[in-house]
Amino acid sequence: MGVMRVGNPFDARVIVEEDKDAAAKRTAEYITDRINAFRPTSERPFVLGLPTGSSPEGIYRYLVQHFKQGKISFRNVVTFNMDEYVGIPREHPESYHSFMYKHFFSHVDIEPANINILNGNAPDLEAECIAYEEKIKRAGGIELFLGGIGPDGHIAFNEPGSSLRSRTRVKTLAYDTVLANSRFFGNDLTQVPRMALTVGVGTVMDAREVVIIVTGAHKALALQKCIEGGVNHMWTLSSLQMHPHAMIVADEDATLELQVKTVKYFKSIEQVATELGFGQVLQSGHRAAAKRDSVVEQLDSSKGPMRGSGVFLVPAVGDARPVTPDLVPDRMADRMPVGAAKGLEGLVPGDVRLFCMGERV
Ligand SMILES: N[C@@H]1[C@@H](O)[C@H](O)[C@@H](COP(=O)(O)O)O[C@@H]1O
Repeated sequence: MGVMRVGNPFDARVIVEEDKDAAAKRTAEYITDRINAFRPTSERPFVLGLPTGSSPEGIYRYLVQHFKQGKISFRNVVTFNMDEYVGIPREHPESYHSFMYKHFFSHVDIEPANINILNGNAPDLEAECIAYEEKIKRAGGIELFLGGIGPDGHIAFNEPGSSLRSRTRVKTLAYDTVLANSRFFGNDLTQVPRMALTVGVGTVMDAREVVIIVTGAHKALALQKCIEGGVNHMWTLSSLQMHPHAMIVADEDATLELQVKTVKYFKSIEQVATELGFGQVLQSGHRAAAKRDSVVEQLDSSKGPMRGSGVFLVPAVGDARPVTPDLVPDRMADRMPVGAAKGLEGLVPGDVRLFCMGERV
């Protein structure tokens, strides 16, 4: 029996917003919605991967605003930061520890014990990296990894040439990155740390969802390589093409190197979904509790353990695997031509129109 997917296009969504601020706002709203839909508790926290950099600054500003407006609490959110420089004190104004407290942690209700950032001054850096991976695993894996990219397409500090299966490790920074980051160190190249601890591409890819913000013309070539080029270890963000639930939020400037038809197509996906009345509906309540079974992957019972209904491969809660918000028709239900669903009955549980949707997006 073949493969059938419901409610999960398995293609990266690319959302294009007018400018950097609009991209940050959209991303922050998405994250707030995802956390709220998850309904995290202390026993079942939302595990969030976080980046630093100027691109996510706006996202943090909006998340703090949401918190102050009472739209979200971070009490039951556990965070894992992507990376940290090696060899500068934690209190250094440009350490990623300082960045995170300055822009986010000091302004929200997150429990200090739930904050995880790699220690770039650990006596044994390798042991620190191994322990970090273990900690992520113990937390149940990362639900959503938020990231930015460098102008060379790096994600976290996974510089060009990084293995796409890499895990948390010590990394030497590429000259391009040292140059780009020197703006934070008084434009003095000698002040920029040469090494960092970073999660690997594989670590990011293991997250059940990845959301990347890409803004500015200086990131346009990287975005082009990552979206229109093949999966390539020289542009590590391109690994996202293999991720089952990835979303890129870009601004217009970042799309400058993309083909016009690529941009038009991605914009049309969002537009058609809105026009036809399909919205991404996030899991809530008990469905969120069982959210890790929201992907229908395979109907072939000979492959892998079949748990649950006999139709779904239902991973146990705690299994690290991708999930996606369901795409469900709202106003569309009444618009389906009579007979359009004929022959599909019984193929999928629930509304057959969901199946049609999954195929179309
Ligand atoms: N390690 C970080 C990356 O995680 C970040 O994505 C990149 C881009 O930063 P910015 O958003 O400031 O361009 O900077 C650093 O290299």
